[in-house]
Amino acid sequence: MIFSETILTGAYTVDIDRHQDNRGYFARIFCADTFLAHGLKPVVAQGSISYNAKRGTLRGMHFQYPPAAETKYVRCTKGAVVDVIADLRPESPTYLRSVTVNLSADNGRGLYIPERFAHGFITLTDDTELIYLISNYHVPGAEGGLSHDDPALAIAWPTDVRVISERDRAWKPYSEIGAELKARMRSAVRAGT
Ligand SMILES: Cc1cn([C@H]2C[C@H](O)[C@@H](COP(=O)(O)OP(=O)(O)O[C@H]3O[C@@H](C)C(=O)[C@@H](O)[C@H]3O)O2)c(=O)[nH]c1=O
Repeated sequence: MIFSETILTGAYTVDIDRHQDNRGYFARIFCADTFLAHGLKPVVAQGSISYNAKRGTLRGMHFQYPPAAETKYVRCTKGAVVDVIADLRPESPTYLRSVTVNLSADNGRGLYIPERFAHGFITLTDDTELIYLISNYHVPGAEGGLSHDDPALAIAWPTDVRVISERDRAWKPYSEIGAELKARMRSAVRAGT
């Protein structure tokens, strides 16, 4: 695996090292020891799959408040997406900054997303599938979100949104929830988690 830290500390792209032969290839996508050596949390509590029928499907920008915060390790196994993460760690010098990464079945790239980041993606192809490894159990009441077009995040999406859930249309703006979000995200630092 080839780990490259993004401009957001602790968030990494993880490329695969293909062992190629006439059958195809074999490549490792997760190794607890190697994750630990790079300072990544080597914990998997859940694995999930996200299937998206149509190009232009947008999911996001989602996060979980501490103590239910999750790391997510995401990879596109069919089709292609532009994946976006935004730093919601109030103590971070890159607070509210975002990074976009192209993930596709062809490039095999993974993205490791630390706790207290918002995450979302838009599909570039029909029939797109993503696999997640997630470090914590799902706590529905701990979910939060920001709109993909929230001015506070100023994300430049590469293509028009054609499919989006009602929930993702209705997130309150950062200008309204920012103070509470910051306080709840800070609690993780106070608790030392
Ligand atoms: C996220 C999640 C959802 N669900 C259920 C709740 C709901 O009935 C159904 C669909 O959930 P959602 O609408 O939240 O699915 P979705 O909008 O795809 O949510 C996902 O979006 C991306 C961007 C992420 O980063 C993920 O962590 C997750 O938040 O699946 C679980 O059972 N476990 C989970 O971990």
